[in-house]
Amino acid sequence: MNAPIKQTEMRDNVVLHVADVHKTFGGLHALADIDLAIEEGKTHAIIGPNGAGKSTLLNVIVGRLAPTRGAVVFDGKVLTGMAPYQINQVGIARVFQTPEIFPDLSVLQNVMAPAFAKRDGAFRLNALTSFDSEKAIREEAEHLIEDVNLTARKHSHAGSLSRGDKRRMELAMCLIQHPRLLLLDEPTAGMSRADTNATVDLLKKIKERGMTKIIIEHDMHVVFSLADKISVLAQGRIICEGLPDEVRGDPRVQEAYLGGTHV
Ligand SMILES: Nc1ncnc2c1ncn2[C@@H]1O[C@H](COP(=O)(O)OP(=O)(O)OP(=O)(O)O)[C@@H](O)[C@H]1O
Repeated sequence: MNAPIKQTEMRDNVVLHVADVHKTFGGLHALADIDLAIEEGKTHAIIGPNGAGKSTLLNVIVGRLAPTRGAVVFDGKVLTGMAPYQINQVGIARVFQTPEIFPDLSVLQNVMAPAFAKRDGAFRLNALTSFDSEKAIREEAEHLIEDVNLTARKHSHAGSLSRGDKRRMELAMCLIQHPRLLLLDEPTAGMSRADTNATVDLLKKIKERGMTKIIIEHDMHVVFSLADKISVLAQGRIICEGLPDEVRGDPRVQEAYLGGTHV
């Protein structure tokens, strides 16, 4: 059942609408009354305490979960009901909390694979035989691997990387797709402070290139370094939304965190 999109959200610069989305698991309301408008070229952070519904929201956007009610609309297309790979093909890429990689392939092959998938419509293993001849894709993959600081591990099996390195590799796998919207679920989880800072710098660079991003993050240093706008979720509802300074000073946000992480 798709809800009508509110007129107030129908602005030209809005690339993604989440319209009146609800998600229940049995009797649990994981998401309720969610309305979000993500503007082109901006970084929109979604924050909130553990169990607030952040990952559920991201999973609804990328088609891994069907909303109980409501719709997600990207660039005028209704995504609700589409398979995750179809949503990926319309220009949405995502980095999840648990990296999705090919552990037996090298870092370089992992970063090249999504470019083949985009070109050929689906990832086929026989595409691997053409890895060496695909100079342009290889060169771009090598640049991205440098950007995410993994050049020294380029020929290592991806399965042997640390969790933080896998996440940076997965970021490169997303960037090679040139997505219009990049979804990042805790992109710096499991990273050292130095790697976190390097990832923040990289994400700032991507922002300068105009890529729209939704970021879920617990590290407030990362959130306030990157976000243009912040929505705060608590118990499945958006309790506050605005510019970083507005959200930082909102007593409802402090209350939601119950003295845990201060924003
Ligand atoms: N597949 C599922 N089945 C049943 N309940 C679920 C399922 N997925 C999530 N939930 C519940 O929905 C609520 C929201 O979970 P979600 O993982 O979206 O929160 P979150 O804000 O991402 O939390 P965290 O910051 O800890 O990752 C929680 O109460 C969680 O237990």
